Amino acid sequence: MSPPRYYTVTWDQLHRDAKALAWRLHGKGPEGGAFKGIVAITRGGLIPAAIVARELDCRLIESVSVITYGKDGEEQNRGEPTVAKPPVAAGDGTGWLVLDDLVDTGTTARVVRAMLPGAHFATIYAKPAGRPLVDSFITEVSQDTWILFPWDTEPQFVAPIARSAAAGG
Ligand SMILES: O=P(O)(O)OC[C@H]1O[C@H](OP(=O)(O)OP(=O)(O)O)[C@H](O)[C@@H]1O
Ligand code: HPA
Ligand SMILES: [Mg+2]
Repeated sequence: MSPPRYYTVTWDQLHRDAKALAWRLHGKGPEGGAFKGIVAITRGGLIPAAIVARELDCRLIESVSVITYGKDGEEQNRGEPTVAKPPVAAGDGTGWLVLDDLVDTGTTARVVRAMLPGAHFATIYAKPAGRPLVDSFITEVSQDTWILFPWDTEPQFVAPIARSAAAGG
């Protein structure tokens, strides 16, 4: 079943929220200093990771690829996750920052946390079911809200109110 609500995120808003996350993470590395490096959870974590890395002056970026295929052709009805590429450079994660765009059910975060138990785990957005799995986040949305990211959407023509009202819309 599709969730009834959408939360649309523009490029501008994503940049602002990622910078807000960088402010929150500043000084949260080992002994109150910088993180050793960033692990981006592909693909959604790649752009937040680039923005946060720029703000925190972090140049060492690792990635972890977790693939959870949609079941029955439905993006929102997801199956079991598989790790297509482990974050080898990050060891057990101690001193590292892990970044993703959001945590929803927590399935992805659980898999990555098991590989990197020592890392600080951060997302820009969080839903209640996944929130306990992240150390830092910026904005919480309800579980039945689907976040529309700018890379998944495009602006399109919308009929004027008068015309859509006349059509009964
Ligand atoms: O908490 P969860 O229920 O695991 O959902 C959150 C994950 O889902 C999305 O990734 P997705 O698996 O769609 O892949 P993508 O990042 O490659 O688009 C999102 O980027 C998170 O990684
Ligand atoms: O709310 C969401 N939006 C986009 N991708 C997602 N993957 C899991 N939850 C979401
Ligand atoms: Mg993802």
